Amino acid sequence: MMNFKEWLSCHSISKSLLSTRPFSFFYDESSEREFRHHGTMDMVTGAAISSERTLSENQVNVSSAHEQSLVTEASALAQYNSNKGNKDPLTQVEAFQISFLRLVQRIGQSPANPVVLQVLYRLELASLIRAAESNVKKPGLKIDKARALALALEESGHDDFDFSLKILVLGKTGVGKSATVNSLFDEAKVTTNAFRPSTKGIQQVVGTIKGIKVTFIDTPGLLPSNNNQRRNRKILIEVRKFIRKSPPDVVLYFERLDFYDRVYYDFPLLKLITNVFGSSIWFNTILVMTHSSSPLPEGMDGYPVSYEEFVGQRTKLLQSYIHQAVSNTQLENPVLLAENHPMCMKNSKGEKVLPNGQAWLSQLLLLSISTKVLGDANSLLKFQNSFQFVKSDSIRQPSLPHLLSSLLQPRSTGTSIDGNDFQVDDLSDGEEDEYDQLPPIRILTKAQYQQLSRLQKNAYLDELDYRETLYLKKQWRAEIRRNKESMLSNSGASESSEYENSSSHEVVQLPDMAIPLSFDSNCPSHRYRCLLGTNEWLLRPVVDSQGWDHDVCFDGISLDFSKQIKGNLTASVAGQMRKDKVDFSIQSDSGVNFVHGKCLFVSSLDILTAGKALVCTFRGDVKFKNLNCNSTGCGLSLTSFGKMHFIGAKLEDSISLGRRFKLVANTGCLVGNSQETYGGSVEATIRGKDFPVRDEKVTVAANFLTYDKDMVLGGSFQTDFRVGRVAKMSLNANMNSRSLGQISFKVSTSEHFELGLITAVSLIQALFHKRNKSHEWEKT
Ligand SMILES: Nc1nc2c(ncn2[C@@H]2O[C@H](COP(=O)(O)OP(=O)(O)OP(=O)(O)O)[C@@H](O)[C@H]2O)c(=O)[nH]1
Repeated sequence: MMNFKEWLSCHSISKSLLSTRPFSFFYDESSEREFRHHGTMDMVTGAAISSERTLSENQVNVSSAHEQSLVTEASALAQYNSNKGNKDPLTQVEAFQISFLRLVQRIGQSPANPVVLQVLYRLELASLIRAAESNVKKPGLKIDKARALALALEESGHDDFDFSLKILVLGKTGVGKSATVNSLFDEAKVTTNAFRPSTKGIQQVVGTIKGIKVTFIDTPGLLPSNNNQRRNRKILIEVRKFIRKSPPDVVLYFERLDFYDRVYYDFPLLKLITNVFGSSIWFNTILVMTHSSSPLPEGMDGYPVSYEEFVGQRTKLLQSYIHQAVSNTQLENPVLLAENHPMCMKNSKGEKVLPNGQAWLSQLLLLSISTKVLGDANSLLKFQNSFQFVKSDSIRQPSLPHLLSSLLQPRSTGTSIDGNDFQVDDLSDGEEDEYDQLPPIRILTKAQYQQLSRLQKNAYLDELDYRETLYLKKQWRAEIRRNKESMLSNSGASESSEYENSSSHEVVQLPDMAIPLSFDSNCPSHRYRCLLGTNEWLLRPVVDSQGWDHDVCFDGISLDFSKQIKGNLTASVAGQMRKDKVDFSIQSDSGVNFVHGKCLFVSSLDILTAGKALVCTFRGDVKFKNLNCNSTGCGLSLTSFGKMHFIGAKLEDSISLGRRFKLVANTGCLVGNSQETYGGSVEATIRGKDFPVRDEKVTVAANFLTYDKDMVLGGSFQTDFRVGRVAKMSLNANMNSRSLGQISFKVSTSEHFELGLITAVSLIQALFHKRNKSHEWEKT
C-alpha cells in the first residue's frame, strides 16, 4: 500500500472531496477514470457506427424496415420531449442524446471525437444516477442505440427539432472577440480594429452556422486590470442587465495565446467578472485563445518551445487564476485555440486549421453545443443544486489507512544497536575471509579469452563471478568493522580531535544542475556553484526550470544536516522549502536516534504541507534486542492535519534465524476524528546465500486492515533471483479479499538480447491481434 506521503502527492487536495458527481466539464478523478475505461469501449462502438454509416450510405445492409422502426422510435422520443405537459426528465435526456448526435453529424464532427464521447457518457451517467435515486427501473438509452437513432433520423431528413445557441463573448479589448464572430459566420458582421477599441456598445449578431441558429452577444472590450476596474465594472454591469431576461447558453472568455508573461496581471479582472456575474458564469465558459498560429517563444535551450507545451502552460496559468477567482479547484473549463488571421492555414476541405492540424471553427461549435446540452441536462436533472463548492483552502479528510501504513512501515534510521544497520544482520566476525585465501588468478585479454573453448569460457566467467561475490562480501565486512570502530572511537573522542578529523576532509564540488545551451544570465546554473564542505549543514538552492521567481534565481531551499552529537546520539534534519508568489510548501524530516546497550530509541518530527494545510507527525519508536535472534519494538505517533488530530500505536517483532531467514510481524491502530482503523502484517523472508551483496530473496506476506466496519485481507508473494550470471528475474504477485490483485514479472539481462526480441515480438503480436479485432468489429 502507498504510504501517506505518496497518497498526498497523488491526490491533489480537494479533488477527492467532491461529494457529488457534476457532469459538465468539471474534473472528477473517479469519473475521469471511469470515462477513460468507458471511452475506450466507445471508441470501438464508434468505429462500428462509422462503418454502419458507410454501409447505409451504400444501401447494402440496413434494412429499410429496421430504419423505419428506428425513425419512429426516435420521432416518438422527440415528440415526447416537445410535449411540455408530459415531461419525464429521463426521457428528455434521451432526446438530448439523440439531438446532440444529430448536431454533431451536421457540423461534420466524428461521433468518436473525445468531446462527443464525454458528453454522451456524462448524459448517460446522469440518467443512471437520477434513475437510481428515484428507483426507476427504466433502462437508459444506450450510447450505441442513440447513435443509430440519430443516424436514422438525419438520413430520413426529419427536421423535427429546433436548436439554437446564444453565446456571450467577454474579454479584454483587442483580443479578437469580434474577429472570431466574423470568422464563425465567414463574413464581416461586426467591425474589428487593429488600433482602437472597436466594439462601442453591446450588440447582438444573429445568423446561421451549419444549419444552427446562433446569436452572439458581442461586448465592449474590457481594459487591462490596472486602474480600470471602475470602467470594467460599468461594462460588466451593463452586460449583466442585458442578459438578465435571456441568459446565454455559453460564454466565451477570450485571451491571446501569444501574450505571455510569467506573472498573470489580469487576476483582478477575473475576480471582477466573478463578483459581477457570480461564480456560476464559469460553469458554462469556454476559454478561447486567439492568435494561435503566432510564432512560439524561445525556451531555456534557445529553441522554440513545443506547441503543446506552450499551450499547456498558458491555459494552465489562466485556469489556475480562474480557480482562485471562484475558490474552486475542480472547475476544468474547455479550451479552444483560434486563429482569425485571413492567411490562416486551411485543410483540403477549406477549413481553417491550427499548427496542430485542428479545424478550430467546428471544434468551437462542438464545444458550444456540448456546453449547452450539458447545461440543459444539468438544470433538467437539477444537478447544479447539488454541486458543492469546495474552497481551495478547505482541508480534506486524510486517509487513515495510509497514515497507518506509514506508521507500520519500518523506519530506516541509519543507526543500529551494535554498530550495524539494525535491519541487517551482521556476518559473524569469525567467518574466515575466503577471498584472501583464494589462489591468484590471471585475467585474460580479449584475444586470449576468444581462444578458449565454450566450456572453458563458462568456467572462467563462473570463477570471476565467484571471486566478485567474495570480494563484495569482504568489502561489506570491512565497512561494518569501520562503522563499529568509528562508533567506539567517537564515544571517547574529544571536541578538538573531532575538529582535527573534520578539517582533514576535502571540499568537494557538488554536481551541477543541467546548464541550458544558450547563455541566460537569469539562469541560476550560470551563476552558482555549490560546494560540499566540512560543515554538517548542507544548504542548496532548489531550481525549477518552470519556476516563476527568476529575479531571485531559485524557487526553494533544501537543507541537510546530520551530526553525531555523542557516540550513541545522532541528530539529523532534511527538508525542502519552496515558495512563490502564491504557494508555499515545506517538507522536512528531522529525527534523533539514541542507542543504549541493546535498545534503540528513535524520535522524529515530519512536517509536510498538503494544499494550505500543514501536516505534522511526531513519532517515537523503541526497539530492543531481547534475544540474539529476536528484537521487539513499539511506536507511537501523533499526527495533526489542519485541525484534526490522529493518534497511532504499533507493536512489532522480528525474528532472525541465521543470516538468511527473517520473520517480521506487526500490528497497529490509528484513531482520530471519530474514526479508527486497525491493521497488521506478517512477513517471512528467505534470503539468498550471498545476502546482502546479491539481493536474492523470497518473501511471503499476509496482511489485514479494518476501516469503517470493513475488513480487507491480503496476501503477497515476491521473489528476486539471478538466472545464471547475467540475468535477474523478479516476480511479484498480490491479491486481496476484494478480488483485487496484481502480478508482475520482470526480467533484466545484460546479454541474451534474444529475450528483448521475444518481448518485442510479443508486443507486436498483441498490437496486431488488437488491430485485427477492431477490423473484425468494423466488418460485423
Ligand atoms: N493574427 C491574428 N490577428 C487577430 C486574431 N484575432 C483578432 N485579430 C486582429 O486583432 C485586432 C483586434 O481584433 P478585434 O476583433 O477588433 O478585437 P476585440 O476583442 O473585438 O476588440 P474590442 O472590440 O475593442 O473589444 C484586429 O485587427 C484583428 O484582425 C487572430 O487570431 N490572429
